[in-house]
Amino acid sequence: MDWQGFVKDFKEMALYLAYNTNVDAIVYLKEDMVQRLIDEFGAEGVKKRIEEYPRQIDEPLDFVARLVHALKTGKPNAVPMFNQELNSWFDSHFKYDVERIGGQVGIIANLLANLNFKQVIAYSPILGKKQAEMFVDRNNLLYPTVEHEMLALKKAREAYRESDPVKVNRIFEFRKGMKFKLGGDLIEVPHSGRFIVSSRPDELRIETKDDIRPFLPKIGEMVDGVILSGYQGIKKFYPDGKTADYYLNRAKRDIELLKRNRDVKVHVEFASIQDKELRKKVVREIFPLADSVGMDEAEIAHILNVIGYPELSDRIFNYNRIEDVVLGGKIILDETNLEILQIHTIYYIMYITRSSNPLSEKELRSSLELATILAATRASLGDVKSPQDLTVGQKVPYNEQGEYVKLRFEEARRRIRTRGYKIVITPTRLVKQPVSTVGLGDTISAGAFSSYLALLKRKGVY
Ligand SMILES: Nc1ncnc2c1ncn2[C@@H]1O[C@H](COP(=O)(O)OP(=O)(O)O)[C@@H](O)[C@H]1O
Ligand SMILES: O=P(O)(O)OC[C@H]1O[C@](O)(CO)[C@@H](O)[C@@H]1O
Ligand SMILES: [Mg+2]
Repeated sequence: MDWQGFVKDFKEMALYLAYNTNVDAIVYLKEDMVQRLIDEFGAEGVKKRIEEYPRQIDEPLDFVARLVHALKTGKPNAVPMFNQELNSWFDSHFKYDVERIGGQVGIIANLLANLNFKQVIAYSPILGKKQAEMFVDRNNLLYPTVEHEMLALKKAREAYRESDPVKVNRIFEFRKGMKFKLGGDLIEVPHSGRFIVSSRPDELRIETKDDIRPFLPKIGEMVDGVILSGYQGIKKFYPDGKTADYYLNRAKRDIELLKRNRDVKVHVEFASIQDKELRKKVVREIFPLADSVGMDEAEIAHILNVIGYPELSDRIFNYNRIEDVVLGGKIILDETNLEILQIHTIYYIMYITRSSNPLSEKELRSSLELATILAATRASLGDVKSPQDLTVGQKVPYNEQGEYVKLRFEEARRRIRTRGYKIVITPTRLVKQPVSTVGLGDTISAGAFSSYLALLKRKGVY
């Protein structure tokens, strides 16, 4: 795999990222910690709350129920917490093992800057000091500000505002094979992954502030691509009477502004949105303005559930069959008129695009290859600090289901209608003892989208 070729291309590329960055306070869960939580709240109470399936964490039992549910299924998930009074409960129950930069913007900014991109412009409407100082110390990592009515790109680490709050998410990393008892049932965690308690502080607004907005057309011209995420942080209501629609309309306008002077390609990184109405709106209103979207296996099921395909959604969630993911992917691509859709799952990564896509299947596979090497590097080392680190990821073998996955994929291609589409997969390079798993999907998507753009540029079609 010629990842060196991509790294060379990246040196000439600039990307703009918005909107979310936060601190990830990570807890590496141990069996006894889970057991203690269940014993504290009682197995029956936990089971009952799992059935009720709270979509936000308003009290500790909501957390325990959703965590145990995530452990049972082994699926990645994130649940919002609006009530800041719960912070003290969490802090008295857990010691955080590490604090790292989080949020799609935070994770992707550091990754791309360390891969020596020409320029990475990272925007987040709030940027406290502690937050800014989690950005890597690189001159190619910039934050947009306005000085003398002109756009001024400042080194991201130095662009903080003292008074801005710092948003802390709690991340619970769990590992395959962990066992615990829920009443009479012995549960074994089927896959490694993470459960996120996403804090939603009162001050949080997902938007481009009015000072920067007029410069979005210029930024769109300056960069080779845009990665947007964070829509999951939009709330239904705000104290000043504004609603989700207000911020969604602004978000739509942001994309139009970025594309105004030049049709710059926009990737949206999807994340778990518990509120079904908001989820549907993001899919129906934001996706059609994007060129590319990335998501994980739980998220494709969540999306299909709200756009009218609940049975297919359940099948993907429960059986994770590759042909169902292909079917679901085709539906999302067509209904939201995307150029390309990328789905990352524990065993494989997939691109679905139209047969008219200028890239060949081989080229598309090489883009996914780069993505899985990046993820394997991050999983092995904790961070990708330089392009040379990729030699580590390249040595990680494909997962043991890799050959089976390829076979099932070829079978699916024969069985379902794929004429009119180009669909490619690559097995993941799964690291057995990952440093952490949070952010591996963001890493995959950033690598896939950037290398996709690099290939289009090489061909002279972008
Ligand atoms: N141990 C591992 N080694 C390499 N890649 C992994 C490992 N665990 C997970 N991955 C990859 O990371 C992806 C996680 O994506 P996602 O759920 O979107 O995470 P996040 O949103 O936290 O970035 C999985 O789909 C898989 O492809
Ligand atoms: O929804 P939020 O609060 O912006 O958080 C996004 C979460 O997703 C991640 O970016 C991983 O994809 C975490 O680092 C972060 O905690
Ligand atoms: Mg993700």
